[in-house]
Amino acid sequence: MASLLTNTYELKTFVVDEGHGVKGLSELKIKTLPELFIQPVEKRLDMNKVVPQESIPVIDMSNSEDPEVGERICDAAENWGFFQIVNHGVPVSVLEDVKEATRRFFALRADEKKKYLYKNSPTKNVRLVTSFIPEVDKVLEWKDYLSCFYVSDDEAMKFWPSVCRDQVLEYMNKSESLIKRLLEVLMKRLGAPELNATNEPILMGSRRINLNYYPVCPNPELTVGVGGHSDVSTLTVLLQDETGGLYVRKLDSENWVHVPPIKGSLTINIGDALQIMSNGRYKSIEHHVVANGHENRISVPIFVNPRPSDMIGPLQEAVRRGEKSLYKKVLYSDYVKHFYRKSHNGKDTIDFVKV
Ligand SMILES: COc1cc(/C=C/C(=O)SCCNC(=O)CCNC(=O)[C@H](O)C(C)(C)COP(=O)(O)OP(=O)(O)OC[C@H]2O[C@@H](n3cnc4c(N)ncnc43)[C@H](O)[C@@H]2OP(=O)(O)O)ccc1O
Ligand SMILES: O=C(O)CCC(=O)C(=O)O
Ligand SMILES: [Fe+2]
Repeated sequence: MASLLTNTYELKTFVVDEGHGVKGLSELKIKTLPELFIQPVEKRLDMNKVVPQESIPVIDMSNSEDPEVGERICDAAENWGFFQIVNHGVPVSVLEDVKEATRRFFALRADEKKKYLYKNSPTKNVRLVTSFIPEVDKVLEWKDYLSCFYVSDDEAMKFWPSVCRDQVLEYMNKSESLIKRLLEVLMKRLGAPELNATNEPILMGSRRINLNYYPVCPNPELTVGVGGHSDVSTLTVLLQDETGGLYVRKLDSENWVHVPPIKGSLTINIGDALQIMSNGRYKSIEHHVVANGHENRISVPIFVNPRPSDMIGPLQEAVRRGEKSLYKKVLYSDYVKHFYRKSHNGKDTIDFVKV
């Protein structure tokens, strides 16, 4: 074990290439964080910049047709880019089942999980990863994740891990009407057609679901669970467990706000694709997950995206009345590839398409 912890090559092989992940490292009960995970100070969350008295909006969706609820959603998307929803219609049992399924997947032995590493997986739509992009990240993040790009039920039945597949699909299916409702409301404020055969595929034509696992970390203050980043999705539906640790940057400020776990809630955030389509009206906000010294944490984001083959740019309705386009048009798959070519670095992905 001594050489594993001091030899970066051996450590990377164990964590990244053999399916142990940071979870395997955490289970060795190491007392000190290896250098490979020590983030430069500027990449860690500065706890002095956290404002404990503030919180992102919490919106009750029990009466989702109420125009007032629609206003609150759009206001939150403009002013925070992040909000929590309760009474959203996705059954609590579905949320509990997918959390349990996530724990089941990560509880598999390394030689089982290893089958889902990119180099071994029979499909590139399913991949088990540590950190964000270990080939690119100079310092690794303290997180393992299984990423599944949804193509069809048949493909999922064939290739997604059987210990979690059914629960993950159920969570995706049961979230669909919620996603449509949120997009309808957001389109309405832009003056765009609510949802039709033309805009629905561009807004929600593809979905990726990640199962995130953040194991207990020996020196959590020296590293990150996920570094500051914004999502490249249209919007993200995030399920987190009861541990906490997600922080959101306040709009146009250096300060951060914690997203406290609320039982049965889901967190919604606007992604870069919708910031671009709304010409900057809806905000894709930087967020960050800290590592935890006492508890393992899981979260399950559904990234709701355009199709890879879609050209995205500011919607006509968003630039009517002579407003200048802030973003160039881009093929969505080029935008995502740009995101996956570099480590997390705040909100810099969108610079790729700024006019
Ligand atoms: C914060 O931590 C995160 C966040 C995330 C994700 C956040 C999001 O917002 S995800 C929304 C992403 N949208 C999509 O995934 C759209 C669907 N994707 C695709 O259609 C394709 O993957 C593609 C982007 C069009 C690329 O397809 P293709 O050209 O056929 O080749 P690939 O082999 O699939 O990938 C090319 C390139 O990207 C890298 N990559 C792709 N997917 C992932 C992934 N899930 N994780 C890491 N890296 C990925 C891949 O390595 C390739 O790199 P090359 O340099 O070899 O070209 C996710 C994870 C977090 O920690
Ligand atoms: O774990 C979380 O709470 C957020 C994860 C996240 O931001 C992501 O996977 O993009
Ligand atoms: Fe994110």
